[in-house]
Amino acid sequence: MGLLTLSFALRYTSGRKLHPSEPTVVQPWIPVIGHLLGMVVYGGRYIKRLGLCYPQEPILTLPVPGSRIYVVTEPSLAASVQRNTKTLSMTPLLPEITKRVLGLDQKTYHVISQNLDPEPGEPRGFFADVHDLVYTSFGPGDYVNALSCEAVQELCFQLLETIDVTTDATGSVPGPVDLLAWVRHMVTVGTAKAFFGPHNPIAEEPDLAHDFWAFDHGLGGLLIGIFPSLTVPKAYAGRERLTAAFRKYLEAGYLEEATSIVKGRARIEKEYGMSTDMTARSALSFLFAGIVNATTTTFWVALRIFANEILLARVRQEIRQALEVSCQRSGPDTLSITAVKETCTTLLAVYRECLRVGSENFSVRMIKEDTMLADRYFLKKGAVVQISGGAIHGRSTIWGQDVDEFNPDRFLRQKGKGHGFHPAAFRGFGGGKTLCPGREFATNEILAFVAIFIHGVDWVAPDGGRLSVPEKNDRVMPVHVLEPATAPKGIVRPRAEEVKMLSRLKVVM
Ligand code: HEM
Repeated sequence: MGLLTLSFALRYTSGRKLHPSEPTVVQPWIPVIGHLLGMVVYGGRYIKRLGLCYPQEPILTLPVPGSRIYVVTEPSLAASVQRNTKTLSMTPLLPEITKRVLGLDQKTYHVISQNLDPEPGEPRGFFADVHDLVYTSFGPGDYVNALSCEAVQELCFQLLETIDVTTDATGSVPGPVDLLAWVRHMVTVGTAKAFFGPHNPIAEEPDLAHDFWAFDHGLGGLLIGIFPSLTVPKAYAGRERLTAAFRKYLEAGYLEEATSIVKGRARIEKEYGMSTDMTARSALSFLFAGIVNATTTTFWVALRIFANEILLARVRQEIRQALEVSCQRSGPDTLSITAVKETCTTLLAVYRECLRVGSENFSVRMIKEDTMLADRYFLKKGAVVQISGGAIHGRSTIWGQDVDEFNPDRFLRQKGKGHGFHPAAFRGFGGGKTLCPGREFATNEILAFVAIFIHGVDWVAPDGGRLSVPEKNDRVMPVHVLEPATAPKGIVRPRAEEVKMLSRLKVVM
């Protein structure tokens, strides 16, 4: 009886608004800890479903022990969060997150915690300097164009090498392979080389690729940070082995072979007095940003196309056209990334739809001062507000009644009208000050590489028929594009004539 009374009392107190304009409070079934428990058990799916249960509410208040989480589920309010950079900022959360995930020492934690959101004229801090470097370097222009061409050329090379290693004397690949692992290998090895040069740690020690993915899959546990060496041993050990390999790379002077953005980050770390070990840990975070989303997105785009005969025919026709245009503009055996982006409209629509369906990321901001969002919703200082990509991507009022279907044509229909959706409705790359700086590069890399490998190989089901598309695994924290719940197996069949052509291919902008 006492427990019941306590439970009612807790529900009542945690369900009360802190201010008359605080967004609608959603009480959990289990008082106080219910929402946290929901997130631990159901991952990103929990917040997404909660958001979709309240279609009339653009923002919700979730009481959690000692604080609130505000969840934005509507694009125009998401845009307000993004505009409100003075009082809503991701940066105050970064020192603790990076310390836990990368294993930074106390001295580095102290250094990176200074001057987090400097106003013009105020002393600048580490994150502000790195942010500026990354966003200016990755803006559209010569650097990104050259880096994109290098990366795609490298991926084409990886594809040819993989085909060479896996095909038998008859030119076919013997058994079914794990298709996600197949893509992962190429994108991991190719991207590591494009960013960190030929002597990058993964090229030197190929087994580190496994450590990289173990690190990725244990990210949530590292972030929780309770005895990570015991609770997520594979991720922890993987991170430490990768760090040791990056230390060796730095000590050997191989940084000289890296792309300028990687060198620039290391230069800033030196200016802030970071040790080689800390610079190695930071390099791992950049490798992570460059690989994980690109890999999983490449996989989904290819799978969606190979799983649908009509899409495959349309996309292959577009790729042939892109190759012709490239040949006219840049000479024989070239593939122009610009031509792919101009000509392969179905491929581009599949890419966007894969991100709509598979990207359920949260853009998170700390509330630095009590804030009246859009002059309407009170947000309490010290709490966090997150824009729920999953809920926004799942709203039928934005995407139509077929919101749960995979339908790339929705992006073709809207062509020429700024896609017809609110600019903040497409959350694939986040938004505002944390909008993914790598999006231009990633789009170039993924579209051109998928074009190359759809041209060069066929993917079929183990029985020789069409592949089917598994469900996504949305019961994890959506730190990147969601992976499939079950790893699909398939047979990779090289297309002999096209592969010959790929071995001569030069990737140009
Ligand atoms: C399809 C591929 C990619 C997708 C879907 C993607 C998506 C995202 C998302 C959702 C965020 C967080 C945005 C937010 O919190 O609002 C992000 C951040 C970031 N991305 Fe990407 N990304 C991709 C590829 C890349 C690549 C190739 C790079 C290159 C290194 C990159 C570098 C970064 C960095 C450095 C950040 C952190 C930005 C910050 O917090 O200031 N991304 N990305």
